[in-house]
Amino acid sequence: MTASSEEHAAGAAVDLSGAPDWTLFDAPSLVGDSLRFVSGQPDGDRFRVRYFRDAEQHLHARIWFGPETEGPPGHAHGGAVAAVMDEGLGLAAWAAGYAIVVGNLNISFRAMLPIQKVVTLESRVVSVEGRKIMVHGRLFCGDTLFAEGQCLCITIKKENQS
Ligand SMILES: CCCCCCCCCCCCCCCC(=O)SCCNC(=O)CCNC(=O)[C@H](O)C(C)(C)COP(=O)(O)OP(=O)(O)OC[C@H]1O[C@@H](n2cnc3c(N)ncnc32)[C@H](O)[C@@H]1OP(=O)(O)O
Repeated sequence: MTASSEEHAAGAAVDLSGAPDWTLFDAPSLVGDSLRFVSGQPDGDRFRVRYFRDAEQHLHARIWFGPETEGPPGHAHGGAVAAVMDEGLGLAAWAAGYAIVVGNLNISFRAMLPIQKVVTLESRVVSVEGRKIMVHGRLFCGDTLFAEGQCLCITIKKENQS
């Protein structure tokens, strides 16, 4: 099989570089080790993730879905896609200055996502009403939309913050 330029064998280097106007976002310095489930193995066979901000401070990510994210043969498990959306959209609210947990995450799976492929997660904080922060996101590569999500984040009550 001939691999396209966006497909990578497990263990091989993966190009997670961002768009020209993006700057690298240091997620651990903001939220510590809280992102281990998705981002904890930058050289592993599950996810490899790199976060960025664009010029308007919106959070985005390049994500490689490794062989350990497989669900349907050759494609990512829906839960793997959901985990990426949960982390990425929740982190977008943190990056915008809100200490939150995710209260509701609504995902539409639009196309099967081939594993061992680098895709992009784009996010936008679309509204802030009291403790409710709504973040929208889409996971895509080129013209192919794999998933889109609406994530309701709720700021953590002071007494629950540690
Ligand atoms: C721990 C601190 C250290 C953190 C250290 C760093 C962490 C760094 C993370 C980095 C990035 C994150 C990435 C992963 C993000 C996750 O995965 S978080 C884990 C998954 N989420 C959870 O476990 C959340 C579980 N749920 C809860 O804890 C509670 O239900 C909540 C969400 C905190 C809300 O409870 P509450 O504080 O008692 O608030 P409550 O009064 O019920 O609701 C407040 C408002 O939100 C609305 N609301 C609440 N839930 C919902 C819902 N599901 N649907 C619709 N509306 C809702 C209510 O209707 C209410 O609206 P208003 O009446 O004010 O208009």
